Parts: sequence; structure tokens; C-alpha cells
Amino acid sequence: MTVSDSNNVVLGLRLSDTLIVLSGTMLSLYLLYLWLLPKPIPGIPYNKEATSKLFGDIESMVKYTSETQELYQWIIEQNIKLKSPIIQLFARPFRKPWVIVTDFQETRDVMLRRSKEFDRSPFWGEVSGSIIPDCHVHMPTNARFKRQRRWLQGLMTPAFLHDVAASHIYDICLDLIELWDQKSRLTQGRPFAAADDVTYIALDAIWRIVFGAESSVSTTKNQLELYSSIQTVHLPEDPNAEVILPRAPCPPQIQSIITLEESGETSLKSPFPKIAHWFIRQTSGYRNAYNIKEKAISDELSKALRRREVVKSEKDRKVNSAIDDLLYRESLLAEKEGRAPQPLSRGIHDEILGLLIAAHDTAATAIIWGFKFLADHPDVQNKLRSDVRAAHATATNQKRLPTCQEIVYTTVHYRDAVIEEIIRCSHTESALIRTALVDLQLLGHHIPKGTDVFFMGNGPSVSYPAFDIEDSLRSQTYHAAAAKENEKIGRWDPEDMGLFQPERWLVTTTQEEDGGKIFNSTAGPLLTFGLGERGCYGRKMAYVEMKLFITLIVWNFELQKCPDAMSSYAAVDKLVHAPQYCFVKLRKLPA
Ligand code: HEM
Repeated sequence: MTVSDSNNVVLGLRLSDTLIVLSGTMLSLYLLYLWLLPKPIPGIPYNKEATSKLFGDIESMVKYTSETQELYQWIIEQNIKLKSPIIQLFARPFRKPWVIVTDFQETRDVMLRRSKEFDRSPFWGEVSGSIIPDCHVHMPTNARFKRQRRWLQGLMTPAFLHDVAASHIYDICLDLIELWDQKSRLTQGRPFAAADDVTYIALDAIWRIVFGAESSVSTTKNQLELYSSIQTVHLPEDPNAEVILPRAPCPPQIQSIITLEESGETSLKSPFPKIAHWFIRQTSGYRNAYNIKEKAISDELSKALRRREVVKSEKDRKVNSAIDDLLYRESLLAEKEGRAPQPLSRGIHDEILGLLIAAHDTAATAIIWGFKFLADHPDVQNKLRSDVRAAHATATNQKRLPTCQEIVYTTVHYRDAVIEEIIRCSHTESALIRTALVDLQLLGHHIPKGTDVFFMGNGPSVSYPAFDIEDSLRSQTYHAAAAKENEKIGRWDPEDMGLFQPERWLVTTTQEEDGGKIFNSTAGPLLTFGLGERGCYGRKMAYVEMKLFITLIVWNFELQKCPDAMSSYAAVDKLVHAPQYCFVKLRKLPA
């Protein structure tokens, strides 16, 4: 063999080696690609085209959410498109699919009876957990969760709700009335944007409930000062055009809470929520808000501790705020556990912030939706006003507002029905997300351990006609309960379930004093607060707040229909499902 022959052999070997390495690499990359492609759970419907894309359904999801700002509507539209109450979506790259369930009966069964198989999903923890890492809302239902919940134990008692929380909310609501009096004067009955007013008012309210009246920081008071110094504003020629009013600066503590909440919106819509939130946390705006919030809560804890020190015994103590009650509960817990109280722990700090966040955006959003529904349904608004005025006859005759206690302790069935219908139609919270703790069966399908299941409160069976589901596909717990349950939840009429119609919550009674109709909370499906042990902890407070706001606003103002361009029901999904358009056009009513 000559030198050139042997060179050729070497070259040949090198070439074939390179080819082998190349084809090996290509094959490995192809196998990796196949391995990374979305893997459907057998038997559960899905969008077929999504399984041939590395990013699954993400492209379609991102396109929809960037066009509309709505995520949850896209989700339930997939169930409707695939014609199934249970589907799967590939919305997180290289991870298990999300399973989506749109059926009230199944959701109720899981939330109330299958807590050994399902628990709080890490989903919200990934979206916004770094804002309140030590708050119970993200925790699985374990001993730590139960222990932290004890700190909040007193806040949903009738004593706290009716005597403490209600009176704070009432006072803050009077601020809103004053603010809207001023705005009506300046706008001369033309429409103006109202979302910020309600958002800040709700934050003022929960701030005062949590920290007490003497720690109140009010955005609304700043607004009032500003407007009382202004005689006129520019009114557009078109009487239907929005009047733009100036805004007073927001106190930094309040703004810090809003900035922290808003950071969750970006990560919610990102396929990589943890990474997205990490980037937000590096911004100076976020860091600044975080530091202001840290100082504000620490200062309030120190004040509350000083208040505790001056009182000699627990029986002399008067609870005027959530923070006082929380510290009292911590002292009880410490005594039970044989340790010194730790009032400045990260857990207590995060529970306080958790309360501010959980209570504020949700209640504000439901109230804003409520004002929209009432403006667009004058018949409902008129009946509500006349029932409320009749129920508070003494206040009506004396030409004064009903007092806080009068509102809280008077049952007005139609008002309860209106509030429940606002909550149902608002979809303020649309998804109850649980993780499968074990391999399990759901609606006849195998769900692997670790799968996130979204139980939707805005879709079929709540707002759209329910899918037909064979009883045999339902769980043993469902059948066992169905056999015993004497209190059944009704079903909505598919013909009108998409409409805002408070009458659906009323049933006929023989009691004449109730006008022949009483409120029935089991008239039909509602999932906006969730259900069961991990359902909304603040539901009772939310009702108190809605009752006070709705009563006082319809007592004082007629909410008139806004021009069509301002009345759209388009929404934006952030930590809540909020309206994109929120304007009011007011007519002041005589007392
Ligand atoms: C209209 C107003 C409100 C709505 C629609 C609402 C809705 C919800 C929903 C859907 C959940 C999750 C339920 C689940 O996953 O099953 C939740 C949880 C929670 N809510 Fe509300 N909420 C409202 C007002 C409030 C208020 C006023 C407070 C506090 C005072 C509050 C405190 C909480 C807490 C602490 C949790 C976490 C419960 C847990 O993890 O076990 N919420 N809320």
C-alpha cells in the first residue's frame, strides 16, 4: 500500500467517522426533539396540531391572549371546540399537560370530597409566590398550612365581620360617595373612568380593616382634596365622550401593593412564569415597591405590638383591626406550643400582605363588574333600589342613609340575588387549580400523579350549557354523596344561563313578608369563590363588602348606561378577571 493509498484510507475512515458522528448527532437531536414534543395523556381530547410543535398550544394561547388579554376564555373555548368537559392543553413547554374540566358537578365532587387525591397546585406559587412565599394560600393543605390559618381564625367570625370590618368598609364607602359627588359636579353627568376609584377604595378598605382606622392611608382622601380645589374641568364637545379628570398622587404604601400585584400579571401569561417573575424582581420599580411594603408592614406590626403592651389583660383588649387579632392568635398559638410568641416572623408578615392582596383586587373587581351590570340593566337597578329603600324604611322616611348596622343586619332577598348574580357573571376568579397527588381517575380518564387540573368556573355548566356526562363516569364519592345528599344544587336553564338575571337566585315562598320570593344560594352552579377547604377564605367578608357598596351606591346614585364604546365586556386576565372598560355615568339621587 502506497502512502497516498493509506492517506485515502485514513481520509475514508475520517469521512465515515464524521458521517457516523453527524448522523448520530442528527439522530440524537431528532430523538431529543421527539422526546420533548408534548405527550398527551391517553384518551383525553387535545388539539392534534399541538402535539407536533415543541411549544404545544402556546403559540395559539399567546396569540389569543395578546389579541384579547383574556386567558381563561381561551381555555374554555378549547373545551367547547373539542366538545368535551375534560381536555388537555400543552401550555407549559416540556412539562405535563394541563387537564381542563368544565363541569360543576365534577368540580364540586373534587373540591368537597376528594381532598386526599387533589391539593392546591403549585401554579399560583410559580406565578406570584415570590411576592408572598410564606403565605398559606400557596401551601399544600399540610400541618404548616393549618397552623398559619389559625392566625386568621378570628377574621371571619360574625363579631369581627359585623362590628369591625363592616364599620371600616362603611366609612370608606362614604368616601367613595363623596368622591363621586365631586366627580359628578365636575363632569356634569357625563361618563368618567371609575376602575381606579373602586380599586383604590377597596385597597383603602382592606388597609383599614387590617391595620385599623388610626393607620388609615387613603388614596381617596387625596383625590377629594384635589377635586374640592378645582372648580371646572375641560368638557369635550361630545356629551357622550369621556371626561378625563386629574388624579392625585397615590400614597407610596398603597402604590407598592398595586405594583407587587401587577407583577403577577406578566408571569401569569408567560410560558415560564418563574423566570418571568425573576426578571420583574430585578427591576428598580419592583425592588422599590418591595422595600416600601416591607417597611410599611413592619411599622404596623411594631405599632400593634405597642398597643398590646399597654393592655393589662386579654379581656380588656378591644380588637379594632385584623393585625390586633392576628397577634392575639399568635400569642395563643405560642402558649399552646410552649414557645415565645414570634409576632415579627416572615409567616405573619406574609399573611398580612396575603390578606391585602387576596381581599383587595378580588372585591374591587367584583364591585366594578357589578356597576357595569347594574348600569346596563336599569330594570334590575330600579327594583334593587326600591327593595332596599323599602327594607330600610326608617332611613328612607328620615331622608338619611341607612347605617352600617342597618345594612349588615337587614336581609333583602333581591339584593342577595343581585350580589350572587354579579359574582357569578363577573368570573372574577375563573380557575380553581389543583394538582393530582396520586394516579387517579377523573371522568373516566386516567390522570397521572403531578398533573395540574384546572376546574373552570366560567365555562359550560356555569355560564354555557353543560356537556352531557354519563353518571357511570363519575366517581364513587360522587355516587355515595348523591345517594345521601338532601340539599341538591339546581341547574341553570341553558336558554338563559349566559345572561345577567338575578331572579334565577330567587325561589317562591309562602312567607308574605318576603314578597313571595326568597334568596336561595343553592339555586344553581357558582364557582367564583371555589369550594371546600381550599375555597375562598374571605367569602363572608366579600359579601359584607358587596352588600355595603351596592346598597350605598344605588341609594345615592342612578348608574346610567354608558355609550356603547365604553360598555364593552372585554376583560383582562391578571390575578383576577377584570373588565377592560369601566366607566360610570351618574345621576345624583335625593336622600
Ligand atoms: C369577590 C371577592 C372574592 C373572590 C371572587 C374570591 C375568590 C377566591 C378564589 C376563587 C379562591 C381560590 C379558591 C380555590 O382555589 O378553590 C380564593 C382564595 C382565597 N381568598 Fe378569596 N375571593 C374574594 C375575596 C376575598 C377576600 C375579601 C378575602 C380576605 C379577606 C379573601 C381571602 C382569600 C384567601 C386567604 C384565599 C386562600 C385560601 C386557601 O388557600 O385555602 N378573598 N378566593
